[in-house]
Amino acid sequence: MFVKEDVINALKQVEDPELHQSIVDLNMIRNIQINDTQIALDIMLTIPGCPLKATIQQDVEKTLQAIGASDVAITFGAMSDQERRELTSMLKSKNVTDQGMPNMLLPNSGVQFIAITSGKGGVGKSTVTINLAVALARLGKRVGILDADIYGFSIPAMMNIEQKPTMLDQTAIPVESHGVKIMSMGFFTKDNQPVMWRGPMLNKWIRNFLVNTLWGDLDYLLIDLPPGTGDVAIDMAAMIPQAQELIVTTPHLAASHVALRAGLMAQHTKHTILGVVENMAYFEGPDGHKNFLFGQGGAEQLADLLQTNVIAHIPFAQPEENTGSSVYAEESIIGEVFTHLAEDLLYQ
Ligand SMILES: Nc1ncnc2c1ncn2[C@@H]1O[C@H](COP(=O)(O)OP(=O)(O)OP(=O)(O)O)[C@@H](O)[C@H]1O
Repeated sequence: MFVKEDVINALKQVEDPELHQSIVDLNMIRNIQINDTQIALDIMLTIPGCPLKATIQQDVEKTLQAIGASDVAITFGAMSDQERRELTSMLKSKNVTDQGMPNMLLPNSGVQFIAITSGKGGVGKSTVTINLAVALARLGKRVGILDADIYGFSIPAMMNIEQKPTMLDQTAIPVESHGVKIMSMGFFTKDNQPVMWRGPMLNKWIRNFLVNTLWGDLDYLLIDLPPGTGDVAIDMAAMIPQAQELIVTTPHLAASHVALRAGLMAQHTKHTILGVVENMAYFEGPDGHKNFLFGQGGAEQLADLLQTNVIAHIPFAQPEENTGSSVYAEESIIGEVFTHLAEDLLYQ
């Protein structure tokens, strides 16, 4: 036999799949009725028609059956606007200080910020961002990606994400893919419309992404910067002085020459440079012969000039076939390079 308290204690183990907090703590459980081994209860979803309702139902049924329930009858409803507002403000209070500053920016927050930058576009900055994030998540870290490439956002498409973030009272729950939480301007534009903003607006949005996103507890936030040394990179440097930077280049001297400017800017803003990642380093043929399609030496030269090291050489390779995603499988050559890079960053 069990009593109401046993039911509540058991349900404390069930998490909301998006908010990753107990459905009891989120005040979603109401009106528990017990009749011998039969339990009836109401669950108030945070938003009406929550797509993850079936997951919650399954988890609740399984959990209550484990304490001996023979029958579990769930009635779903949705929180009122007022309840949702209260919940959001409770969740946000963990996110933002009384002065409106994102908690994660406080020096003791435990979040490590890594900005991924490049001089030229198209050298693989976003590829590095998503694959490093996924590699860190595979190693058990809690990872987020902030796609700060406001004009040239590409992370949702590169990770094959079609879902939009759930909005709770104008606060976004980041979309999760491959165990990584993601926020991007791409979630908020319609039909691939271009974003045409000037500097101050950009600053506002990046701040918004930090303050009005329920990131939860993170170990790493990877920031995919736009190429070059424009407004976003300057704002980011001012907003997140503790960020470290990874500089992505191809071996081509023209690319590394431009990447030097991004590296010098990192030095100028006193960001620590973690190292240079050389992407598209070579193409390995079926016979094992390495073809250096973009030449050799640009990354080393760049690292020397910035007094840092080349910390990864990533060859050319196709991501998983026909998935449209740019995430490389863990056991692929590139997947392994990223696992090593993630381990190096973890144990540096
Ligand atoms: N090592 C690689 N092997 C094969 N293709 C790659 C590799 N790295 C990147 N690519 C491909 O090159 C293209 C450009 O990569 P990506 O979008 O990561 O570059 P970027 O520097 O972020 O570009 P942008 O500055 O325009 O956002 C993508 O189509 C990506 O899939």
